[in-house]
Amino acid sequence: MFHKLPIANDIDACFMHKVDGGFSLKKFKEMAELGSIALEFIRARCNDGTLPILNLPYHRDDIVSWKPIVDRYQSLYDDVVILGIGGSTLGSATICALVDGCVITAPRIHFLDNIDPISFDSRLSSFDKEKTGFLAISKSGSTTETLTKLLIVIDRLGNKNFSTQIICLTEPTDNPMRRIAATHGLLCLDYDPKVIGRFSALSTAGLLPAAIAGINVEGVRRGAAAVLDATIFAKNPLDNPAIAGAAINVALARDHGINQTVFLPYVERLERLSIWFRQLWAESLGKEGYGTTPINAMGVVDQHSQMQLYLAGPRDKFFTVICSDPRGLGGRIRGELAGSAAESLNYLLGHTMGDLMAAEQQATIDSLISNCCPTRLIRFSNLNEEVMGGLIMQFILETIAAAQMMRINAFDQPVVEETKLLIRQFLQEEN
Ligand SMILES: O=P(O)(O)OC[C@H]1O[C@](O)(CO)[C@@H](O)[C@@H]1O
Repeated sequence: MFHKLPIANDIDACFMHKVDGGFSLKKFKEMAELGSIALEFIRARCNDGTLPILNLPYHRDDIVSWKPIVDRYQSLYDDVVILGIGGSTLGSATICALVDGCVITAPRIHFLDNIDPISFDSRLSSFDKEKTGFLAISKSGSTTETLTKLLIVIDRLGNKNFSTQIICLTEPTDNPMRRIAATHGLLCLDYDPKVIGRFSALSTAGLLPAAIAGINVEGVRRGAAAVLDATIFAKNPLDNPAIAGAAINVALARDHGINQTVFLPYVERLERLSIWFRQLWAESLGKEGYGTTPINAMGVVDQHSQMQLYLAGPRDKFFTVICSDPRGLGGRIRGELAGSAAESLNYLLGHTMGDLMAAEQQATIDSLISNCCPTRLIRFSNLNEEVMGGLIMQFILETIAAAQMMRINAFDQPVVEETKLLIRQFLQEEN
């Protein structure tokens, strides 16, 4: 309990005294009552165990139980392909991005989310059939896209011995994925029915692929637990970053027409976090006319693409800038290689690529603030497992809290189900 927090939040630039486009501290303080309701909801679910995502950060037994699978997949395969879509895979893809830039001895993990037939076939055929393991993940066990991919993979493996090569993870109900697994003798693991897909990053769905990728998943849970503890034991709801973040998003949308939330990490390995967050926020809050639209951005790339709009376009955006400290990292920019360009590049030469990244990060923050854009900063020095767990937990809590403040149910997606029915109807009619 009470590990050091892996991430730090700074919300000063959300308020009027710092940015003209921000809102008043008085209005923020008026959110305290809604903040208390949200915090009580989270505390109650954590205490009575009815929302297991709020207990998972403290569990370790499940991680130990995956060891035989992790060992087998690590020793047999060069590549492991995850078949799934949406919440069942975005969490693990987010966490697996941690291996980028590390020396990897574990298998390479690939996420085949989409069903574009050309891309799917081309990616699938790039793997060595004998040296590739598969993990098919679907909470419901009935998601058409995932079942299609699973059946096509079974077909392509086309030999009698593939049963140990594919593992399924789905709810313990009589569902199509479980029936397919039984037909082919595949191991089928239980997906906890109380863990909603887009909230599943810290469960087996998110962490088993990460463990196979060689990531220290206990560290991820530790980081999440630190952020969760800080919320559960918060004395004042608005002092807690997740509750305050929800209050700012909700109040800016309600009172200032700021209905877009820009997620802007300056760490490329957080690109997937951004996509994971987009589903979490959109599918949980986009209901009954509520919700704000999440926008994925990436520093520094979008400085050369979106920044003009962000700084001078409609005043309808709240910014979350996620910053690390890359100073001193990466290659050094050597003056002797610049030839006659050296004189004009004086400001740059001798610095590292990380120094440049840090300067660009700070320049963006300063420009957002001076152009009246309400901006929250989330900082850490280096991205590691604890930081990743902390970020995931903060956004899970923030989403749950925002839903409570809007008085909507964060855990369903009724309209998406309508589209699923239509897809089935269309295919049925064509048969
Ligand atoms: O894990 P499942 O049941 O395959 O669902 C995949 C995704 O589909 C949805 O149900 C909506 O289409 C998401 O909420 C979910 O993350």
